[in-house]
Amino acid sequence: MEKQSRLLCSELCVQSRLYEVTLNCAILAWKDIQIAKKHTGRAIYGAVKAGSYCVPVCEIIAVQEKEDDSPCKNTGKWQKVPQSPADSCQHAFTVFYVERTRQHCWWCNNVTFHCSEHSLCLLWVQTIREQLALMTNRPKSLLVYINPYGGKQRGKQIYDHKVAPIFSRASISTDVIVTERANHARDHLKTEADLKKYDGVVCVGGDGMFSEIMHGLVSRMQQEAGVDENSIEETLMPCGLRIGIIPAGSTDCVCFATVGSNDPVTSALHIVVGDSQPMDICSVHNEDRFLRYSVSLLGYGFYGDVLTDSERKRWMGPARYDISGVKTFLSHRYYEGTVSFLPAEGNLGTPRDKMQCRTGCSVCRQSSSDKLVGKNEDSVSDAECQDTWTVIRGKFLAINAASMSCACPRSPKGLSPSAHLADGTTDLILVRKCSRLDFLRHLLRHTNKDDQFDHSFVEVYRVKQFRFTPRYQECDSEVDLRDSGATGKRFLSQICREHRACGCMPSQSNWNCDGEILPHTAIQVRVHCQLIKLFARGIEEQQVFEDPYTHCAI
Ligand SMILES: CCCCCCCCCCCCC/C=C/[C@@H](O)[C@H](COP(=O)(O)O)NC(=O)CCCCC
Ligand SMILES: Nc1ncnc2c1ncn2[C@@H]1O[C@H](COP(=O)(O)OP(=O)(O)O)[C@@H](O)[C@H]1O
Ligand SMILES: [Ca+2]
Repeated sequence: MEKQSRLLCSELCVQSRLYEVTLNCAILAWKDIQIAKKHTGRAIYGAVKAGSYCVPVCEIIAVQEKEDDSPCKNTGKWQKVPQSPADSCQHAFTVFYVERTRQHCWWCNNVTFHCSEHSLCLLWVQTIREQLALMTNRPKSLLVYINPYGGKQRGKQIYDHKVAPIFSRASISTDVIVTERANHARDHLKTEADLKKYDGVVCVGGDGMFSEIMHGLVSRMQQEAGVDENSIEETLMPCGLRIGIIPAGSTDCVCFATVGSNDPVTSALHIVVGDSQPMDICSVHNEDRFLRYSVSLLGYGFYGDVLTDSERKRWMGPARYDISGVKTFLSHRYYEGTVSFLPAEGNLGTPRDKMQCRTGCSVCRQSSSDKLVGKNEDSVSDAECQDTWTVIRGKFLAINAASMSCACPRSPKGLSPSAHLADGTTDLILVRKCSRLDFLRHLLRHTNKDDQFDHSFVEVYRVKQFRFTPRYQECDSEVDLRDSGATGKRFLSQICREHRACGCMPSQSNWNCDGEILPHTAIQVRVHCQLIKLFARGIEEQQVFEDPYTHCAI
């Protein structure tokens, strides 16, 4: 690795000890001069040498000149005679920077450097600010939407106390809108907001609120580009503005799966440093009508029923999902229908390959370059011509499409632990009818390290498009076919006749689309690769890499 050339190097004081402080365009480092002398020639193991500290410049939040409060400040009162270099440092500046704590959480730490000369202090502040100004990926102006009713109804408090001070420290200007009704944010983004004024949109709320914002932005983009959202064959226009998520909802799976934690401070810091994480979006259609977009879970059967039941218990807050989860599990309903899908091809891995999507994921990077050369854009009609659709008919307890892992505190590895954020595919999980005990075993594996797909009644496929038709609608279409004289589907006619005889209606679930209930059960779904970007970087590997020159984590 080539050594970066130094921009500044000075002897400055930190808490009355003298440090050699250096700045290059990548790293700010400070090492205790006395400790360094003591350890000369001795190898020290560990990520950081004793008495040596460093921060990558890209993780500096801000630098501020500080009113000096060192023991030697000229107060006009009696002062001791300077004994050490530290005693004569009368000017100071503070650097605020990202520090990693437990479980992918970040917080904003700071260090104050004292200098003897005011001009030196100004030089440091100015030089660090110049380096920060070079980071053009950092947002300067944000549009913030707060859902005051999401989760435990603490969205506004969380924003005011934990997030706004960080944005203000980083000199980010904000326009804040506290929503007054459901779909307020979506409609504002779609029709009114002057998006040219902003470098990003921030969502304070849960997955439902994120979904509103994503719909507002994606639909606005398609309107402006003249793209017809109703047509599943259309190539959608990607969104330029990034979305930041401050978790303040009930599940917050989009935040958890893209950052690794549901901590508002961590999310705010990812926004400040200007992270960028592309993400796939599924468009969900019924016949020739666009219904919704989905980024995380599209679930029929178990997750649809949990959501439907939980909506009546919204007053309980996040606990509604636990109560409805148990109730739905006990009801043990299964649903019949046909799932057809177009399997993903190429080097996209499989849902069971244990290749988890992490910061800088190679699978997602490959999809990004394929997208650039138009390689991964299968149109619906092409696929149909090639006749590559797989068709599965059956009785299912759950049909889930996970476009990302869907990791969340309830399930830290998620519904599909190896699903990728930005590979242009979704993992289709079919849980066939089985005993209650087997289904419980399967569900419990979402909460531990065991493989939830390792059951005879579970199948999982990585797909680019899929369709679902519930059985009762197959009957309907069969009735139509028979009326018009078509033949050849005796089996379905048989089922319809049976139902006419017993008078029962085959049961029907709802689709849970990122926490919203869909109005239709027969759906067609297509994944659009990397349609939006978040202020995130994916989940970081726990391992810390060390810069050989500065011993900094890089
Ligand atoms: C008997 C033991 C059961 C353990 C099952 C644990 C499995 C949990 C997997 C959760 C996947 C969640 C996927 C995300 C869904 C969210 O979009 C949605 C809405 O979130 P929000 O807007 O923040 O409220 N949440 C849900 O549908 C809740 C599913 C809970 C299922 C128990
Ligand atoms: N001011 C508001 N009043 C009522 N509902 C709202 C408001 N703002 C947003 N919503 C809706 O609240 C729903 C849940 O929001 P969300 O923030 O995801 O919380 P939770 O995670 O608890 O479900 C979303 O569907 C969103 O459209
Ligand atoms: Ca995906």
